Amino acid sequence: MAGKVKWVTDIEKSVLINNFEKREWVPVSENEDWNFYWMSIQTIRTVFSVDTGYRLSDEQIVNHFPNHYELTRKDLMIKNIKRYRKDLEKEGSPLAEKDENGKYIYLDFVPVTFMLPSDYNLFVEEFRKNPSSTWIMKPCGKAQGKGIFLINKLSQIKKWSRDSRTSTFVAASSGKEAYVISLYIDNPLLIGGKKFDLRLYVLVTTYRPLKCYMYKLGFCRFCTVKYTPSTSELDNMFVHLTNVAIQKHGDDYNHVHGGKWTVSNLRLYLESTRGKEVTSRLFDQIHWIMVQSLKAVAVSGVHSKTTFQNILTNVNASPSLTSSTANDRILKYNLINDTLNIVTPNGEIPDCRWSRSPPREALGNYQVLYDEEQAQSEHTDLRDLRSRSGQSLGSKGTKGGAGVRPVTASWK
Ligand SMILES: Nc1ncnc2c1ncn2[C@@H]1O[C@H](COP(=O)(O)OP(=O)(O)OP(=O)(O)O)[C@@H](O)[C@H]1O
Repeated sequence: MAGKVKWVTDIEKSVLINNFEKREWVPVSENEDWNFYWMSIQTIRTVFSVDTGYRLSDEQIVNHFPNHYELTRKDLMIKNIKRYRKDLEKEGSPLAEKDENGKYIYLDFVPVTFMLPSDYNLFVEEFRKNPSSTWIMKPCGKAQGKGIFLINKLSQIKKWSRDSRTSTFVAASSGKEAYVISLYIDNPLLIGGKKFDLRLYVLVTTYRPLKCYMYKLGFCRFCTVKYTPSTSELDNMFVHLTNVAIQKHGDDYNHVHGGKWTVSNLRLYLESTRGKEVTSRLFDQIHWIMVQSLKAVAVSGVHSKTTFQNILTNVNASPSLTSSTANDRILKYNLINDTLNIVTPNGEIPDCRWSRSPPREALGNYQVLYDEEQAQSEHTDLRDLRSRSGQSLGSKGTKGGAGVRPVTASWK
């Protein structure tokens, strides 16, 4: 197609701009005719608000699905996953099978969670069953560990009580004050005695049918202080929260490696300490959770032809494009490069009429994580995957990635 892509962004990050310039795309302002807009989640909210009613043309593409918050707002993600499980249960899907204790066998991948203040009484009921448990409170609309704290006594969250006038007032007058409270996972896998999480990038190009890609070069983010479940350290966020935004303020934060490990290093470490099979099964499980989380929101209308999105496991709509180390800069530059190669094949003006299935050699460091169309053409929908012995992305390459399947290996 003739003509160069006209781009605009409201995120002034060199990893983005260098990528646009390398393609010799033309910078324009948001009021001009544009083809590619890499926008912040605040902008997407404004641009696609009911009042603005903006509609993308066939030659325009943006980097978020308009309803991305269905997956990335903590309360909505929980609501969608709960609803998805109930729907599968009603359909009699084998995926919704439960064990003798009434726990989902394949879909039990989010810790017990309640919304506060709305579910306060339900939470209290659950808390009383096991009063020695620890819970984690997170503001629904925030990220980067902001506003998160741990509790182990009901008195610590009295103000979220449904009956408390203050809480009702606060929640009603400001949506920001709503929280989710989740059972705290107090026996995490530790490396060097420290807790870590995974930042994995997933690119979604369509929700219906679901087509998503997984970036091979994710990383682990480590805490700077050794883990202890001791209640005396409950307030020490350097022990409990793995977010770089938190850890970088710690005395022991290392500015050279930024407390990060590549996923391939993690894999090697786990293979040597726990064995190949269990490591493979762990990665299979991670991929399974990703696909299931996306399926859970695919029914909430997050689909649109001319958008794509990079998301993460835990789940975040706008993963930081700030580079905290030299390796970070390279990773993020390549991530954007590979993303653009998939969503704008050959660097050409997007045309939503083409089918977005780039050849394997154009995927760079991405691998197909799940391709619903392919799975359907092979007569394997998600319900059948349980019994498939197909290749899993984690263990032996992609083979289309349609074979992501539930696994039940226990990790410990
Ligand atoms: N249920 C849990 N049990 C144990 N640790 C948890 C739990 N939930 C969250 N954490 C810890 O808290 C950190 C922050 O949680 P979460 O990622 O949900 O919040 P966030 O503020 O949205 O962070 P981000 O912006 O990185 O997505 C996690 O990286 C993890 O280390």
